[in-house]
Amino acid sequence: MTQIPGRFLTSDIGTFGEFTASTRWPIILQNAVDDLHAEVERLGKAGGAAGAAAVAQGNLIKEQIVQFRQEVIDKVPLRNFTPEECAIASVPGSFNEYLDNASPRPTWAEAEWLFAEVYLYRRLNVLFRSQPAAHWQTFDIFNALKQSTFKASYFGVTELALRYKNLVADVARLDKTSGADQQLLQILFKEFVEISLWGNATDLSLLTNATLEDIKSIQGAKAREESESKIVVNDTARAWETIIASATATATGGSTRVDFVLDNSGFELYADLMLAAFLLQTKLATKCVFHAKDMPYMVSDVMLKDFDTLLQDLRDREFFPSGAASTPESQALDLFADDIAQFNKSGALTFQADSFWTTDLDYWNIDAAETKYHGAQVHAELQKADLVIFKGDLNYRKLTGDRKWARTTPWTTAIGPLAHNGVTTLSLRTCKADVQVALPQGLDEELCALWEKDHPGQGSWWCSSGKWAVICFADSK
Ligand SMILES: O=P(O)(O)OC[C@H]1O[C@](O)(CO)[C@@H](O)[C@@H]1O
Ligand SMILES: [Mg+2]
Ligand SMILES: [Mn+2]
Repeated sequence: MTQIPGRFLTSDIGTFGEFTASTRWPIILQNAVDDLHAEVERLGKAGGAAGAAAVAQGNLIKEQIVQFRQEVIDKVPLRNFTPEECAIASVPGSFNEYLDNASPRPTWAEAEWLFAEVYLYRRLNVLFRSQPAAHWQTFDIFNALKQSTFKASYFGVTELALRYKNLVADVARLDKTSGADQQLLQILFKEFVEISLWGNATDLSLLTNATLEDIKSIQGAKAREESESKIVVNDTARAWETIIASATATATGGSTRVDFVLDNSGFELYADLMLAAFLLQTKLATKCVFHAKDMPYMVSDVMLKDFDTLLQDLRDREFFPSGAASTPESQALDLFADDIAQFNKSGALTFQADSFWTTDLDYWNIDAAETKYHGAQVHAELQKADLVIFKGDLNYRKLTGDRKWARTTPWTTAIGPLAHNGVTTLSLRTCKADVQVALPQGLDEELCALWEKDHPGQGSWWCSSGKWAVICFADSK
């Protein structure tokens, strides 16, 4: 039995986790203060009695965030949530349980990175939930940033929408039971997986006006090869086998369900919806379930309201300046929004949130054995899916327990119970933290040496740079 290593600590000298805790968290909290200041100013101008109360409470929250930020900088011990905080902000008991069992009590300078980061967002949320004004109860302090970032990805959003409009008619006609069409569907599957993986506008590997012929062509293959070079572990083909096996078995009825454990809102959510739309239009899947967060989390992670906001943004000619309704861009944006809204209305695409996703528990707790904080419920829900796609770096860190595994550790070792408890998983991860597993022998040394050249003393941060990605599959049915 492999010895299970400890988790990365914020005191691990020279790691990206240490840098995140000492440098990035104070910046994130300062940005929150600045955005809250702007919101309080806006409320003040709006006036009215409710506005005055909200303004006063907003200023109080601002003070509290400034104070909290100072605690992080002063590296004080992480305190328990008070009974009042737990009651008023529905704080899961797992946080205090962890803190009561940790010895010595962690400080911001010396804590498990994963716990401290998740705890930070929970502390921030408690400050808003503790104010009586309805405005602060449901306020997403990161909404302004989510929206400005999405607005800035206009080019990528319209590129993809035009491509969807170009392809959807041809793609929907493909026959998933015919050998020739399956080959094309597999190419498209890889394309949409890669767009979802990178979750940003710059890595679109195919041009807008590519036809199915173009995609099959050498040019399409060449474009794909280029974008694949940065994916250092790639199990896409194994995920495809799972999908096509289920889809052809259900050709005469039955269902194929693909779940997404989401990461960031905005363009990444848009790209995830593109992948889901591809699966549903081709009937490779009959149902997609999107799992969102129940509170503002990790700055950009998806909450249920972010889905509604995204559909509004796609149809809002002010937000995305695509001109009159008759322009190709406007028509493409409206078509995609309509298709997604229709899938949602018909129940083919559903959204749900669960408190488990924002607890400190890692995903070794997605198992029947975890009966206190919804691990067992989430496990039972995900078992209904033929494939569960986990998006992004934080999900990867929770899948692997954010532990100091050797970087060649097999994926099925690093994900513990999920390797054999009946959930089939695919992790699409852009590498943004120290934890890294499943690499072939020698590759880590090669990439460390490469990264070291331009980043002296930080060679191992190649896997915190966001420049490389891994796609890891585990079939545990
Ligand atoms: O949005 P993603 O891909 O989950 O990345 C979030 C990552 O950013 C960090 O906050 C810093 O790298 C990590 O703690 C976290 O895993
Ligand atoms: Mg991400
Ligand atoms: Mn995220």
